[in-house]
Amino acid sequence: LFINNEFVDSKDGSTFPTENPATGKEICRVSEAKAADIDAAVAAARKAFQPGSPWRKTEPKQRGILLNKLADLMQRDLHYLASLESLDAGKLYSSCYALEIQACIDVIRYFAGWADKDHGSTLPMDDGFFAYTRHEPVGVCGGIIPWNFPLTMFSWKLAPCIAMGNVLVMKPAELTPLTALYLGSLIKEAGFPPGVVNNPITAGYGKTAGSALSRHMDVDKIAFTGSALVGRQIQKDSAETNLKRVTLELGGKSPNIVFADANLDYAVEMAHIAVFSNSGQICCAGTRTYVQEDIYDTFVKKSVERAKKGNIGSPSSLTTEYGPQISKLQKDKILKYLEGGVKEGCKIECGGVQVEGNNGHYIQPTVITGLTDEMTVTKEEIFGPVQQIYKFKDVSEVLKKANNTRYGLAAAVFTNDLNKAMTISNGVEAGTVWVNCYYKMGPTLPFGGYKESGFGRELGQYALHEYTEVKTVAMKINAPVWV
Ligand SMILES: NC(=O)c1ccc[n+]([C@@H]2O[C@H](COP(=O)([O-])OP(=O)(O)OC[C@H]3O[C@@H](n4cnc5c(N)ncnc54)[C@H](O)[C@@H]3O)[C@@H](O)[C@H]2O)c1
Repeated sequence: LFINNEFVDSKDGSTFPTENPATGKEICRVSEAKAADIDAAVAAARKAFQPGSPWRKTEPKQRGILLNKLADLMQRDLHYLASLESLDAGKLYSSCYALEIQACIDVIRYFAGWADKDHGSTLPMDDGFFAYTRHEPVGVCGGIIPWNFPLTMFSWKLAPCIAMGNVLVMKPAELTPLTALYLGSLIKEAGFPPGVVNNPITAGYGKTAGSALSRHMDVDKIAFTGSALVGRQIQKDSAETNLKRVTLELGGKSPNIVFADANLDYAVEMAHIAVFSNSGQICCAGTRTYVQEDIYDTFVKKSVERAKKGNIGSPSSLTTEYGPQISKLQKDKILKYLEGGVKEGCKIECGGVQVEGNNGHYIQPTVITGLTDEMTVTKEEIFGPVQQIYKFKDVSEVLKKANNTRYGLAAAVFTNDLNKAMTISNGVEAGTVWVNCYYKMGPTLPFGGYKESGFGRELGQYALHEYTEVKTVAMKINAPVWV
């Protein structure tokens, strides 16, 4: 565990294994945080946040400098971080190196820039009065993150939290603790001194470490990314304890709408990327592909050809397109969804089975059709390499179908008709809409969900509000008490 800028064993000495999803073999054992360790981490963070502490007296500009130093170190160690992330999470090394970790660095630099630029404003008042707002840090923030984007989720939470002057206790997912712990050593090297900003990193299981954090009476806010099931529990934990602030980034079942006038080959390729990137383990994946009836048959045929063409293999190989699922449990869950889907009447066009002769958790890229809105596979997040293709007639029908979900994280539309693009973009109930593209994200673009995909926004200026309290001060000018 990384507490007070030092690596320490858990209090009762327990450890847990983390494995390589591509081989099913244990990489190493990691100290396991339980309630007593979370208490120690929160106490260290609280001490650092005390009024008058060095951290509270640190100039906003200096917070930005420290974050930029951390970004420099991540840039220096890009290859190592990408390798470790690939090993522990089964993610493609090529994508970690070229895209994801570079994007984490960009996010940290973006929020470093905000450190001294978000402060409050003066407000109009009656004559004889003066009023202003002050943006103050929330306090001790807890981060609880999933395994599909370990470093990305860490940096999305760390950067605005620290930029706004808070302290952070981070609990990475039990399946992927390694890059978070390595980041601890970079935080120390960057010069966040002990007791100035405690970045405790407390690997452990959700039901013990995660729950101890979300139920902690001395934690002021939880920023959670993960499943809707656990998100509900986090919200309940807050209500049952100290009503800590909560932001929830949860699951999705995002519609990707392709109109007949779109460039067909481009739309097929983008729809493929929208589902199969990261082995289908992306919260905002375009899992429900809606295709207009005129091009439906050709689109399905081309999508199946595309899914069969990709290279399945080791995440460290630069030619691999599809890596493993994160765990055996996750792989079995996906196969069970497919089995249930077939029983409900859908048709597997390709894939639908695990990759044989491999100890890793691999599934063949799968395309399914013959789906209805009522099927479990339409309603629930499969979180695997499964493209579901639906047929639609016109704008009003597809909009209704697209919104027929309890989720609302993202949506996409492919068309050359601006009218259709605008109608879908305005009408779809989702936090992000992509037009003629997919996964276009960046540090400046707020990201978050409608409906049961959660609330609150990460990234962009909106994320700052998640980590600040707004204090309003109204004062009487020339009051009798002034001397
Ligand atoms: N909206 C987003 O930005 C976003 C991004 C990535 C993943 N996700 C979602 O995350 C899910 C997959 O990730 P997962 O399987 O790791 O999710 P999960 O909800 O099982 O776990 C997420 C985190 O919560 C912890 N946790 C589990 N039980 C807990 C409890 N009772 N109290 C406190 N913490 C607890 C886990 O240890 C882990 O760190 C998918 O639903 C996916 O859509 C959402």
